[in-house]
Amino acid sequence: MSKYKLFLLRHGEGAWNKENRFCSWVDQKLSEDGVKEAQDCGRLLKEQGYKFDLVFTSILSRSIQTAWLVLEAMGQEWVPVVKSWRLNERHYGSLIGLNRAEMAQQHGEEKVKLWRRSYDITPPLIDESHPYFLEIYNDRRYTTCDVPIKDLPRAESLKEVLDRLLPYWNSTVVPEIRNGRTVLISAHGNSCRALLKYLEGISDEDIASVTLPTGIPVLLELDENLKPVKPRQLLGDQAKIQAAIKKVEDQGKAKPST
Ligand SMILES: O=C(O)[C@@H](CO)OP(=O)(O)O
Repeated sequence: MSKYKLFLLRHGEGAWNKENRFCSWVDQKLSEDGVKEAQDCGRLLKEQGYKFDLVFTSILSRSIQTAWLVLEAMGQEWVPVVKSWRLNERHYGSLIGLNRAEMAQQHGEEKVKLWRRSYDITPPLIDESHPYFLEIYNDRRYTTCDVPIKDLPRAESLKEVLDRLLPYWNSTVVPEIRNGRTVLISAHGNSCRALLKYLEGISDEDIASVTLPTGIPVLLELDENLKPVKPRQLLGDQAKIQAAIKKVEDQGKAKPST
């Protein structure tokens, strides 16, 4: 029997989603379309009568901005928002800033698919020579983490995302859900995929074909052991959702499909 409802949300489109560049830990704001997606998401959740008690976000602006816009559209601005680096997007290492289609031309689509969607392949590490290294590691927000900056990741597989996310899930999110709070996690494509893999028990192979579109709320109904009692529901117009998923998948093609 369904006891708890949990909502996962990949932030609205960011500027680099549009430019097809790996964004990861670079702090991009939402694009105009991304703002609209977040507002539409909030309106949909309001129409369907959902009420949140607590929102968790990463410490990247696009997930926080999405949470604010959703709460504003729902008229629930007062709901507390709690932030942690442990919900950040997967660290894409030296791929950060690169264009996915160009990478597919240089390295092949299969390689890009492995980098993007495999469970345990870690992309090449970022180092000091990378154009975004200082922007990331000199950012004051990373002095607030529960690990020293020198121990923060330099690249992560999806497995490594789950490894840093699970302790936070267990220590901080789970007790709130068990206390009966309806929680929204406003995070990123890959931090949400990692959590879905864990909650739904998706295999290492099958997680490669799970893609989340931007700005679409995912509803999970959980039993008393926080196990899903039915398949995840992506809320909204299903044809539009399928088109949005395909758009994300196609980002890894060498040439845009016509
Ligand atoms: O750019 C990124 O960090 C992520 C999505 O936000 O990219 P991908 O979809 O390729 O995992």
